[in-house]
Amino acid sequence: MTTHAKICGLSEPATLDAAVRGGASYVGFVFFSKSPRNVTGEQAAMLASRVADHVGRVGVFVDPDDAQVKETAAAARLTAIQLHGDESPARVAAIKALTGLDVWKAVPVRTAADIADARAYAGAADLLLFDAKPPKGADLPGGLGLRFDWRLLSGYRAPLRWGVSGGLDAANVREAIGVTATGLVDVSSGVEDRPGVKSMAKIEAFLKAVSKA
Ligand SMILES: O=C(O)c1ccccc1N[C@@H]1O[C@H](COP(=O)(O)O)[C@@H](O)[C@H]1O
Repeated sequence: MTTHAKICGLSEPATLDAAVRGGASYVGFVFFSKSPRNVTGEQAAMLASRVADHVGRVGVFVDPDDAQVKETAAAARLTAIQLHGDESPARVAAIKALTGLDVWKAVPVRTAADIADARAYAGAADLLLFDAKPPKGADLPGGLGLRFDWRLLSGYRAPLRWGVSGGLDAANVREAIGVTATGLVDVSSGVEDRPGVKSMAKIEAFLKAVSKA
């Protein structure tokens, strides 16, 4: 089975190009002002213009309002919206109707119940993205380099497409794929030299590790 990779939090042409060259199926742009990876719609549009059509362009939002998500999606030619806040199934469905795009719902995971509860998004989201639950009081809901217990997803019977994120890097992604049998892995801080600064070498190593898994 092919495992697709998403390289998220891109903000520079050189590292975006490295992700595409290395075979990423998706590139991700973060639209959240508190994030060190935050980009404007204009920056994302410039980056998106470098990407061939077969590579998905995912915009990461945290509880966005209608105007933010609609205007940014159009400006950056997004193909999918990743919702990384407290969006309810109804809000996810409304954003899907508003944009007409694929909508990915990030699900914070600490326990098996977190995974079971995500079934509520069937019929609303197109994909569930399981990520580690951030500690209380964290500034960001994602992009923290934290992983959860992947064994919670072993044998998971999904009601919709799904993927794994949170604390992945070139050294551990093979194990994550082996344990979960996921078809999608998503990384941000694991391919950085420091928060918000992507590394071409780490992106290449990550994508090589995924292709060998
Ligand atoms: O990356 C961010 O700054 C970010 C901000 C707000 C919401 C989500 C964010 N990142 C997403 O978090 C996961 C896991 O990231 P990591 O690999 O553990 O650093 C990933 O989907 C990022 O897109």
